Amino acid sequence: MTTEAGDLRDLPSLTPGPAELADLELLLNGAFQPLTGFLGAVDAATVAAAGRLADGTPWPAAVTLAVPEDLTKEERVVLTDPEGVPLAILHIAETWQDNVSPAGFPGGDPLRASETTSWHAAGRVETLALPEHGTFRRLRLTPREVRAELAGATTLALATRGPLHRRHLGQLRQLAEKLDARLLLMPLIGEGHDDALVRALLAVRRELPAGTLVVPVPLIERPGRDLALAAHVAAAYGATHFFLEPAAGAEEAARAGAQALPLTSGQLPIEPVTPEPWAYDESVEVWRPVSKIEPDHIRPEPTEAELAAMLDRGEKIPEWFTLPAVAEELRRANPPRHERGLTVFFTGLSGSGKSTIARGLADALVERGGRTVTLLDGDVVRRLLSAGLTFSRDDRDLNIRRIGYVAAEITRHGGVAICAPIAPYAATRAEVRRMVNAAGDFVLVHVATPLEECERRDRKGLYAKARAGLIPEFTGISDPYELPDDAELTIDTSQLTPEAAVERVLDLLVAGGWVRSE
Ligand SMILES: Nc1ncnc2c1ncn2[C@@H]1O[C@H](COP(=O)(O)OS(=O)(=O)O)[C@@H](OP(=O)(O)O)[C@H]1O
Ligand SMILES: Nc1ncnc2c1ncn2[C@@H]1O[C@H](COP(=O)(O)OP(=O)(O)O)[C@@H](O)[C@H]1O
Repeated sequence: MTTEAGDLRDLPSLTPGPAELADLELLLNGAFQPLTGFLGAVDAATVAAAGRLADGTPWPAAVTLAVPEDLTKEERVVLTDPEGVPLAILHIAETWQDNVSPAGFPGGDPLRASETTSWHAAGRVETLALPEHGTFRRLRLTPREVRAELAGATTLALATRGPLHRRHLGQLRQLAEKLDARLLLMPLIGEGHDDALVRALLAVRRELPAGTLVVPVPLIERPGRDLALAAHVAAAYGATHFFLEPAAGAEEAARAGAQALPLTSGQLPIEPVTPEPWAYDESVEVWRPVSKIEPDHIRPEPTEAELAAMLDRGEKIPEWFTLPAVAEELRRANPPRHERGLTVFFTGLSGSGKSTIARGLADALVERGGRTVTLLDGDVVRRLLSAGLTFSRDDRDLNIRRIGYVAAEITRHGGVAICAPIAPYAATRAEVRRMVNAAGDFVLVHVATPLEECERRDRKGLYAKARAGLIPEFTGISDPYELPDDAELTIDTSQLTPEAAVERVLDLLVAGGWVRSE
């Protein structure tokens, strides 16, 4: 059954999250063929366990849609983009539930690690319109368009979340020649702001054979399944071969644990091609196959960690290693730490000293100059940004997510956000760390003043009220505080002056390079 335009008004609608919208785009444009919709419980389980749909078709990753419970009674739901433009009708064939344990809570109090359940809807998606949001839209060709462009040529696809350096370019040129293949570069753009990645790939195109295509793919990272899924997308685009670095499978597997699928030709829809090792030959100053270089002429290339450290310190990425245009994109995406956006996130009990230290830090940074500083204090946020929220778990989480969202935006724009809420839940703090890290750096400071000292201070008389049972759900008394195990700094203020506490944070920021020493 297809849906008439007039019917749309009467159907309930849902705007999926960014990850699900990315999947929807690939379902609608055919890049996820043979899938025609979101998976049901059995398919999701067999894909997770064995990399196959229930009918045996190889498929590497679960493509699922979470829905609020009230939509599970519906037969059809309109899926819209973030602005409310209808993109598709989901014909619901099945609704199912799974249990998600809160992440980032290792070894915590089992009483507090309550499981949450989420509903999913499965079924075919009927296209209404292809999405129009997102950067580099003109490059995001559909599989049909890419296949038409490739016209049946042997094509080597490369999917990547990082830029290509001179070694990759040499290897690609060699393979393209050997296979007599066209090249298809697929920057995998996730939820973040990956425009720098796309620009970095566009910048290397002129070093590659004519006709090399760059097609950004909105593919959310799925550790352990990422490359296998990208290979399926490449196959849908008409590629015949898939570039796989020798260590790619192993690295992915290590990151994802036992969940990773093997990246062998039996598991992939197109032929994996592993380049031969290349290195920089110092004696002639060119990149070439290792087999052609005297071992003592090989100059080791910087590791990812070394590159990141160079960028942190604002050092030039050497030209022998990467093209200047790529280095410039890397620098723009990762400015030196003293210019990079930063969130300093204080967490701790009420009265532990968060606001006092946060204010002192903000003043000290403003006095030093060179940084724009925004203070998002717990009390102040609750009067404005989070006015009306309670202290239930859900409302606390929403409060912290709002703070995290604002902090991430400040960070993205190169500012310093200083946050000082209680933030009692580890999983929510971890979520904020992830949000901010997509934009810049995140430093967690646990103000670990013992409860007895906070209660002794009781500046606002709240502990006395909480003890008297007048405030239900008071953190530390009748509501949980999950101790951080990932804090960059822990400060107990019971034996410390406020000035000394601020100094500790400043020392950390100076040592880390975010703030220049005076
Ligand atoms: N039930 C309950 N539990 C904890 N705190 C309470 C509660 N009711 C009111 N207050 C006051 O609200 C401040 C904490 O707000 P936060 O936004 O930081 O809390 S949370 O992060 O959302 O948990 C906190 O301020 P700080 O003392 O600055 O931490 C308290 O003054
Ligand atoms: N080293 C210290 N750092 C921060 N606050 C301290 C310190 N020593 C004593 N205090 C006092 O503890 C109280 C902390 O209150 P506040 O900063 O509002 O905490 P919170 O924001 O965590 O609720 C203030 O009265 C502050 O003067």
